[in-house]
Amino acid sequence: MQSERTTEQWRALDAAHHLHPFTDTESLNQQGARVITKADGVFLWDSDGNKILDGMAGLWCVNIGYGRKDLSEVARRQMDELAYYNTFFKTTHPAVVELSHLLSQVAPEGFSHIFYTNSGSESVDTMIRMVRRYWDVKGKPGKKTLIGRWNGYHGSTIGGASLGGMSYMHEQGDLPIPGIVHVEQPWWYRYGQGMSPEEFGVVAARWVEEKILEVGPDKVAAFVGEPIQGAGGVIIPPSTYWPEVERICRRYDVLLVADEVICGFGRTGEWFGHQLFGFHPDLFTAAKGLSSGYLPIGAVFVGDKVAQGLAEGGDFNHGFTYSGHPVAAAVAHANVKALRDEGIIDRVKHDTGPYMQQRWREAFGGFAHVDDVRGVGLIQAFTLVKDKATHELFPNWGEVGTICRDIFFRHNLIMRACGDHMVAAPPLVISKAEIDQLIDTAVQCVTECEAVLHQRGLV
Ligand SMILES: Cc1ncc(COP(=O)(O)O)c(CNc2cccc(C(=O)O)c2)c1O
Repeated sequence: MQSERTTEQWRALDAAHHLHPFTDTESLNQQGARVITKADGVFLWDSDGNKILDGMAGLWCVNIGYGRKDLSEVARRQMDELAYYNTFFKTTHPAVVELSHLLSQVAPEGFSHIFYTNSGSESVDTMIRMVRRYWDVKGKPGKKTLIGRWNGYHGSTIGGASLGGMSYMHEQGDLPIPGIVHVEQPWWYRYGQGMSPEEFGVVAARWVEEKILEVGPDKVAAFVGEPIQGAGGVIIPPSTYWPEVERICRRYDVLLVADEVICGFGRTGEWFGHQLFGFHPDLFTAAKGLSSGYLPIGAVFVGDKVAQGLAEGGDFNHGFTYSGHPVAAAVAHANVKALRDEGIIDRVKHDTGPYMQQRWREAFGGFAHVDDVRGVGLIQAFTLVKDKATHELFPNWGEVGTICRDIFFRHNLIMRACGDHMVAAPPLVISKAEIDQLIDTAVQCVTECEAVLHQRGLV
């Protein structure tokens, strides 16, 4: 497939014909896109032959690592056998049946029904329609409003972008749609001053109760949140937050939804992030690690209570041409089976995750402008701050993060700047030696970044 072209030729054609997501096209085309040509394990190679450590597992998704020929072989066989058939009109196929059975086994108790989509965003939109339909069937059609969090991220469809709390997305497309409201995020470093994290966790959870009472419990369908906010910058709530949110949702008969698109399939060391925090959602959404990004597929895990409710309503008029696509389902099955049978998630929980977290804290705890060094499993971050003593952030949020990210880029290490939060989420198969390489390179970059901040008078 890959015709031989020079980097410049790739860039010119890309600039001429390809519109990139979340991109300022003019700005990108002035510098040209980095052309990634191949990948293996935790490494990428670009068209100039640079070897790059992918500290972000693509976009938080390549949990099993790159270059798994067993997955490509599964795709080839399935494509030769049945490249496509739909799951509408009373039909199914072996690949989606086997995947559904496997997922019901790795999911927590009470989740035996899965609905398929093509992405995390489609899973979120599916969930929105499901929770509203559930309350219709239960005779409470007024319960339509969903509550999300500011700085939460739930995708780019109209529903997902509305439920997310990214104002710069709401401004484009007249969002949020009606029936979606937000509460502040449980970001202790920014909002919990004067309180212990545990005290703040309860305070932040009570913001959900205040919103439910403001809207009216008889109008609220669900509260939706990522166990750990990913694209918002790895905001890890205090341990008291989620149990209190669950108590509040049960009190007011509000469905509780976990968006596990990033946290799911081992990222935190548990199969799913809600298990880490000990809460029990009524539904949860998934994508990314479901197939490790090898093919697009998403899912909604529907808890027994909601599944029963939807069933009582007869036809659920929703679905996609590619819902349960046979090749995507077969690859997802092989991926999930390998995550389980190769002990990859267990290793994150008991070995490489604790190792990463110890090294991460040791490495970044001593910098003058790095604070809130945090993480669990193989999702971690720190925040670039103006003054650690007062928790003062930099005035132009994101400016310093971009400086730092670009330094990483030049050192062939991919990490993510979410504002001034610097984030890493490598493939779950990363070795301890590769963790050392990631951290040692990152330390070099942060050292360089602090020097640049001084040179530019930002500190
Ligand atoms: C929690 C969550 N929910 C839904 C989505 C949407 O999934 P799709 O993209 O497959 O529609 C996401 C996606 N998360 C995501 C997607 C793209 C970029 C970044 C970033 O951090 O730069 C994060 C996500 O992180």
